[in-house]
Amino acid sequence: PPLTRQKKCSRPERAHFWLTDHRDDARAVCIPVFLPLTVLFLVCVSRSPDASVCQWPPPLPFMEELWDPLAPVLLLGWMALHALLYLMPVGKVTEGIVLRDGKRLKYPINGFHSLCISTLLLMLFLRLGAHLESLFELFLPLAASAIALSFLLSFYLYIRSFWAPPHDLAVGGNTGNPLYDFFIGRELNPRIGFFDLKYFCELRPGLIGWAVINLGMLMKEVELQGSPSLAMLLVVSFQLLYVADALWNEEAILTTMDIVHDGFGFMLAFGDLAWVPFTYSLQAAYLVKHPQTLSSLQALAIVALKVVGYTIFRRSNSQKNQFRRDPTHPSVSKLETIATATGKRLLVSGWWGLVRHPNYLGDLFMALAWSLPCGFSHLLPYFYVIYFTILLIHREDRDERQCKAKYGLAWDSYCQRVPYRIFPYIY
Ligand SMILES: NC(=O)C1=CN([C@@H]2O[C@H](COP(=O)(O)OP(=O)(O)OC[C@H]3O[C@@H](n4cnc5c(N)ncnc54)[C@H](OP(=O)(O)O)[C@@H]3O)[C@@H](O)[C@H]2O)C=CC1
Ligand SMILES: CC(C)=CCC[C@@H](C)[C@H]1CC=C2C3=C(CC[C@@]21C)[C@@]1(C)CC[C@H](O)C(C)(C)[C@@H]1CC3
Repeated sequence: PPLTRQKKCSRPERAHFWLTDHRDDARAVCIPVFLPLTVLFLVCVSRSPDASVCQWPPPLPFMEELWDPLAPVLLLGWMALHALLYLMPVGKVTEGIVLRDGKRLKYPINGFHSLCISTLLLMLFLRLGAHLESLFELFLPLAASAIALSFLLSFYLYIRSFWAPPHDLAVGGNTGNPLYDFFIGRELNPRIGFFDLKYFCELRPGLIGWAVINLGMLMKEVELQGSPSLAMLLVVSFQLLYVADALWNEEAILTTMDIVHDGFGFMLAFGDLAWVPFTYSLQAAYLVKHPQTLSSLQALAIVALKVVGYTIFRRSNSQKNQFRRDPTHPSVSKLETIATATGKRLLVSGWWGLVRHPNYLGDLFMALAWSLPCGFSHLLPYFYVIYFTILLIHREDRDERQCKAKYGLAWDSYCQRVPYRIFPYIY
């Protein structure tokens, strides 16, 4: 049923593990302060000579290091470019899932085109004499501007949500507690006309921005060392593959939890615009000041891990997407399934018969392959693997609860048939 603004959510609906009881207020204030400070702290650690996350006093930035007038200009220019690319009439337009009012929203599928066009534009700017290596110096002011932008966007989203139609209010972010709702997000699909703010932010400016920052770090390394190191080439190409893959399979995000279930609030706005580009690029930033040498054998082992991870990630995601789109397709029609009371079936063989989240397993292998080229002297390059393991374990738990509520006994049978969640024989 459509939610009203007054509706209070029961505990299971408050699906975020850090915000589940009456201490919500304190936490909803602390997290938006703590996460941006974490980004700035990690960026500073990545460029300090002793890249230890435990050094005392911590290498916190001076105010003047956080501000460079070029940073907000570049950032707003980047956002405007991607907004224009989003609106360009290239690629197909597809429909999302059926909403509570029975309608389906339309989404442009031109993210991969946007990646290609921004690459061409970047090459043009480089030819004209632009210095991408300056991104290394601008890393901190850019991160500060992106954080500021995510706060501004979240305030806008929170205020406009009071004019949203009741059927477009997200289940989790409408508790009546302003701090909590600001953090989780009240409106499910905030749009300005055809322009879908959440869908736009989820993939384009942050994800492509991450790839560009990586390239800037590679060019800075070339400036300092004369040529790119094997470690840097591995990190940058692995992560570029991840970004290109996400944009190539853009349509698949229309069925992810973020788009289908979560409101658009501070958590996603900050996650997409600041967290992803500035913490996911830490390995490349670290390598600029902490060069590593890799033997061919080590490089081969890391490439093998990435290939295995990518294969599991891509194949399992594609298998489920194909099955959900058309269960009669020859690539999935022979797989064993179980029926549920909703009419939908669950896969119990193929990738989804190995563990209940094979896509998370593959993603974690890839995450490790991005960190290993940075060696073992510091914890910082492993920040992503650690954070990501926590994120995916929490996400898996949240998804399990939703599936249990959706499929009931059929979900219990699936869990009996496939007892492990992410890691076979471990978890
Ligand atoms: N790099 C990053 O920062 C992040 C990456 N990711 C990646 O995003 C990708 C998408 O993840 P996410 O959105 O969390 O969830 P999933 O793609 O794993 O989707 C979960 C949904 O799949 C369906 N499902 C579950 N089991 C089965 C089954 N046996 N048969 C058929 N359908 C099933 C259910 O939905 P239903 O039945 O309703 O179809 C369930 O709710 C993952 O690869 C993940 O690793 C995610 C978060 C962050
Ligand atoms: C700490 C904090 C602020 C967390 C917020 C979480 C977000 C950073 C992530 C939630 C889900 C995400 C997804 C991707 C990026 C990170 C966020 C936004 C994703 C776009 C990465 C590329 C993948 O191929 C993907 C498209 C499957 C994925 C979707 C989920």
